[in-house]
Amino acid sequence: MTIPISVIWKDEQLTILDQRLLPQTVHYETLETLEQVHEAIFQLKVRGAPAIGIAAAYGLALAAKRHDTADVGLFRHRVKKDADYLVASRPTAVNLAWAIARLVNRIEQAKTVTQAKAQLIEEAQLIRDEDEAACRNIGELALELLADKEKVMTICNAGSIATAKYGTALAPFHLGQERGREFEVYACETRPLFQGARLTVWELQQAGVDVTLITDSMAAHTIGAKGIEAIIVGADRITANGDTANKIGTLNLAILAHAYGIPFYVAAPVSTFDLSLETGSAIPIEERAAEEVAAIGTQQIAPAGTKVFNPAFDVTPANYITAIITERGVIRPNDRQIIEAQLYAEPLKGETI
Ligand SMILES: CSC[C@@H](O)[C@@H](O)C(=O)COP(=O)(O)O
Repeated sequence: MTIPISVIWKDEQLTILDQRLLPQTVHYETLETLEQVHEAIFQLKVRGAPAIGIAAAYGLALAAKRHDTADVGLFRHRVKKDADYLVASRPTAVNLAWAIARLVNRIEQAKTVTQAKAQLIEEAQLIRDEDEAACRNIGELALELLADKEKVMTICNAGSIATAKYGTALAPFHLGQERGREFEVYACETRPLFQGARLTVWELQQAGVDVTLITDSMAAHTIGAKGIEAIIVGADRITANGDTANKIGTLNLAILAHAYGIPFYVAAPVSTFDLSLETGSAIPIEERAAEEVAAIGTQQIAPAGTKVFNPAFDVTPANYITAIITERGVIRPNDRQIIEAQLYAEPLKGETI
């Protein structure tokens, strides 16, 4: 039983698992240019907030290696241009802009181009390693919160392949599996692109976790019929008041959790917080192509030319969220000061407020 990995940096080469082809084909692709990295993110070959950030960071470092100048000022200028290009590949997950900003800042003081090139790779590696550690911690804390729960629902894929390793919302299931702790996971299929059906089900099966697939519209019935005890989801951006953008359909689950009186947990690393935005209404919501809704794969399901609204994310207000599980501790949202204090304090593992 294995926990799959989606972004690999080895011998200065960037390789990604093409998540569009899952679960039928497990294909790893080596990305060589900035354009290929941009395209891979835009097309969702690599997806999930932390994984996008990690892939973009390596992509920027990779492209920078080819900038042929000895002028460090000019080099920085070119890296900044590449950075802006990569950040534009997807708008909602803040981890992308966060990771890229870390690399751009890292070379601010570099004395030579050689030094700056090495620093970019080092910083990308740090971002990856920190994310793996963060996800493990999130998993530990989530396991504690879910100590008396067995039947848990999730949506989309906030798993190992959406991060460096372990995932956020799926981390407790991976860690639980390592320790013989059994969960029954209910995965919403996640229309229109089926990240739940294609990715979460596949990933959890690879790891040997008990997983059952439902369509998104079965969630309300299933909570009652199967006795779901908690819902746990990932996040693409969390604002200063705790409002959380995540895959479209997440808000439905939060409202259902509220109606059924079961906990609704958001699991996300600190890199997913955007304290520059006060509330979720300021989060840019990606809208994707009409064909994603009007067709399934190559099979058209709606009449040709049908008007379609296809937002990829929704925003769950903080008051529907029982707790946000970060690597630094468990935050009960709805209070900016509490959120800030928790995020920037010394690691608070295990502490709840
Ligand atoms: C740990 S991944 C967290 C989120 O990025 C995830 O829940 C999600 O909504 C992903 O959306 P996607 O469009 O597949 O990139």
